[in-house]
Amino acid sequence: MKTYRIATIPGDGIGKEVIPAGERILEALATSENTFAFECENFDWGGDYYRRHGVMMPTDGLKALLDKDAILFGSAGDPHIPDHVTLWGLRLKICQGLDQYANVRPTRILPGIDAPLKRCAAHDLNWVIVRENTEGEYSGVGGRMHQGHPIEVATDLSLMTRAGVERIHRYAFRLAQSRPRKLLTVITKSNAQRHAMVMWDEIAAEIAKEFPDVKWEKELVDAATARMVNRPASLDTIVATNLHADILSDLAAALAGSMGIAPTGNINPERAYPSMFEPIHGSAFDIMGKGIANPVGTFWSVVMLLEHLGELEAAARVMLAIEHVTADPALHTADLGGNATTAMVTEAVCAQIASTAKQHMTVA
Ligand SMILES: NC(=O)C1=CN([C@@H]2O[C@H](COP(=O)(O)OP(=O)(O)OC[C@H]3O[C@@H](n4cnc5c(N)ncnc54)[C@H](O)[C@@H]3O)[C@@H](O)[C@H]2O)C=CC1
Ligand SMILES: CC(=O)C(=O)O
Ligand SMILES: [K+]
Ligand SMILES: [Mn+2]
Repeated sequence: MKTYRIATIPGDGIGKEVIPAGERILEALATSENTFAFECENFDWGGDYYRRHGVMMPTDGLKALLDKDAILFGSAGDPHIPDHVTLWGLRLKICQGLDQYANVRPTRILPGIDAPLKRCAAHDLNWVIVRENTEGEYSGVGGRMHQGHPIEVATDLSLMTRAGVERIHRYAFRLAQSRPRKLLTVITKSNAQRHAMVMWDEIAAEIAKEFPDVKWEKELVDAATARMVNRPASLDTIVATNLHADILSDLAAALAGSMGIAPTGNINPERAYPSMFEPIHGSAFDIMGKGIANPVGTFWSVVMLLEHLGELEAAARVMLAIEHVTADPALHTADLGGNATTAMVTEAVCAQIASTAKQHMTVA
């Protein structure tokens, strides 16, 4: 029997609530499938680790992740530690260190979810946003000087490399090609940002030649926000820089009903390093510790993790179980207007996984 080695890193805030829930899903799945198992190793990195050791994760912590088949991540962000310290000390350290350059963010309106756009039917919104995940606006290049003096100066340099832009565009074109509509929208801001974003556009046009069957277009990022609201059905696969896609994907999540639902994979497509799966949301300081965080974003991220491992049938079963549960308003958490707890939603999805396994066996 195949045993997958999974690193779990709950991190901070509601990450500590939704990642154990995600592990429950993996356990329920392994029990019901009985063809593979998971060996989860938990890493207690994050804000509490920082208070003990002065760092969010050990300096050589990446080494412990290298032999994993995948990583399930919660969130970096602690109310008592500056956000740039927590994010750079954990999530960005892992994404850059393991060269997880393609951040893939699917959005759909799941059954039973009351999405806010009144003219948008569920089938009108089915997007995948591909976010460049290792450079651009979040390259970390820059500095501060004259701190605290009137002449203080600070820079955050958006750095784009030809290799980095080529590989993310190629990944996005390939993903668009694999989807039925074969449609890619390249988000840009090359009217105002006249160097790197112009190169971004030029490289998109070059890579497009490798994919003659993919229809593609450019859209300025500001106009893209309005288009997502007014003409959601006109979009399918979207590729954008690190910052642009970070913002657009929170908008996408809200348009599909909640920040608590949206999943993501931080992918190293060459599989030279393990990929990392996480809900797109953060630590949610306003609801942490209350047991009401929506675990669906984590469960959908588990689906992406299973797809990455090649367990397509199991992934589809978990997704169906999630959709079965979202269809029932009694199992909606507060972000969806309901009263359900994280534990209730988790148990319902586990029960559904178990019951579909039985049907499986009965049919066979
Ligand atoms: N990947 C990561 O590690 C991320 C970390 N962060 C960090 O998280 C902290 C808080 O950031 P915010 O900007 O407040 O973003 P956030 O995503 O944590 O929360 C935004 C809003 O969405 C709600 N929300 C998020 N996830 C939810 C869930 N599963 N169920 C129900 N409601 C949910 C929250 O209650 C809050 O009202 C910061 O330290 C930030 O840097 C933020 C985003 C991603
Ligand atoms: C940090 C953040 O907001 C994200 O990874 O989406
Ligand atoms: K997260
Ligand atoms: Mn974000």
